[in-house]
Amino acid sequence: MTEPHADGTQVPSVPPEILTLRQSIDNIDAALVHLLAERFKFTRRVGELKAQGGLPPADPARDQQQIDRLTGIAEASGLDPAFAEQFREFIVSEVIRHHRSIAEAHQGEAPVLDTYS
Ligand SMILES: O=C(O)C(=O)C[C@]1(C(=O)O)C=C[C@@H](O)C=C1
Repeated sequence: MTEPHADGTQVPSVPPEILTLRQSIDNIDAALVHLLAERFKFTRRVGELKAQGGLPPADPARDQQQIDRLTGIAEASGLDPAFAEQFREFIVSEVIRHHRSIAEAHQGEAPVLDTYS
């Protein structure tokens, strides 16, 4: 079976199994967006606490912990570890950009003392 393509040519019809697979792909994409939205809510708070405490936006030691941990998880789960690291880096660089703008907004304020430490 064929069906018309956007350019007017005929292309083979999409097999029903691909349509079913796309439903699961859509569910996973939705979950990823929800998970990222939650992650950015937490990192926004981290950015505020860092700005209040005078801490720098990036933490290379924490980055290295994440890389080591996620490399192991990627290897164990069959995901290309280089892709896992690109994905982490893509997200964390956006977080650092947010942290920088939060820090700019806090500039000039005295650091908040942490009475529990
Ligand atoms: O854990 C921190 O210190 C954060 O600011 C969060 C986070 C992250 O998004 O996971 C972002 C920047 C740092 O370089 C490390 C980790």
